[in-house]
Amino acid sequence: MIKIDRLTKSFIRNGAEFPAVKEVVMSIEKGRLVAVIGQSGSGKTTLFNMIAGLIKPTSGIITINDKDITTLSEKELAKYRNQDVGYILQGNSMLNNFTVLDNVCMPAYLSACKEEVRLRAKELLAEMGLKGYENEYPKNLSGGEVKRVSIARAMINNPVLLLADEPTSNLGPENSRKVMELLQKISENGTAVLVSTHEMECLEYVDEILKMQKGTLIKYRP
Ligand SMILES: Nc1ncnc2c1ncn2[C@@H]1O[C@H](COP(=O)(O)OP(=O)(O)OP(=O)(O)O)[C@@H](O)[C@H]1O
Repeated sequence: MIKIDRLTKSFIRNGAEFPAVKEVVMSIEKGRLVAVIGQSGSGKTTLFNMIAGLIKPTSGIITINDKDITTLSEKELAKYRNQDVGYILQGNSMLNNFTVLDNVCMPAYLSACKEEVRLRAKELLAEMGLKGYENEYPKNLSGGEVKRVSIARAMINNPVLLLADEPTSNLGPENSRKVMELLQKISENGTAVLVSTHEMECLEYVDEILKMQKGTLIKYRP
C-alpha cells in the first residue's frame, strides 16, 4: 500500500521558487493500476521521481508498506530504489553495449545469485513476448520491444510498486496496447502500478485516473 501525504517539490526558476508538485495526497492499493494524466509540465515526472526516491521532496510524506521513504538514509534509499520500486523511465534507458538479457539482469546482479537472476530474467522476457531475444543488443530492437525489455528490467526484483512514465509515447496503437496489457497483468499479479500517459486510449486499461494540473492532483475518474 502506497500513501502520499501533502507531497510538495519546489524548484527555482528566474530567481523565484515555484511548486512543480503541490500538496499531493493520494494512495494506491496493491494490485491497482492507476493512471496520472496531465499536460506537459504539469508535474507528473517530478511526482514519479520523488516516489522512486530519485529526488527529495521539499515537504510531505511517501509511505510504502508503512515505511516513510522521505526519512531514509542514502544507503537505505539506494536499497529501496533497487528492491522495492521498479521504474520505467521516459525514453530509452537501455545500456546499449549489453545484451537484452544482461540489461534485464543488471538491477539484480549485485544482490542475488547470478544463475537465479538469469532464469527469472528469461521468464520475464518470455512473459513480455520476447523469448529468443535474450542475446540480442538493444539497438536491433524496435521501440515497442525496447519498452517491453524495460518493463522486464523494472520487474526483476519483484517490486511492490511499478512506476511507468509515459511508457507508450512514440509507440503505435498495437505496441501501446501490448504495453498496457502487460502493465495490467502485472497489477493483477499484485504489484501496484502507477502510469503516466498523454494517450486517452491507454485509459481503458486502468482502475483509476488522476489528473495533474499545475502541480496539483485531482481525481478524474475513481
Ligand atoms: N530540476 C528542475 N529544475 C527546475 N525546474 C524543473 C526541474 N524539473 C522539472 N522542472 C519544472 O517543473 C515542472 C514540472 O515538470 P515535469 O517534468 O514534472 O512535468 P511533466 O508533467 O512530467 O511533463 P511532460 O509530460 O512534458 O513529461 C515544469 O515546469 C518543469 O520545467
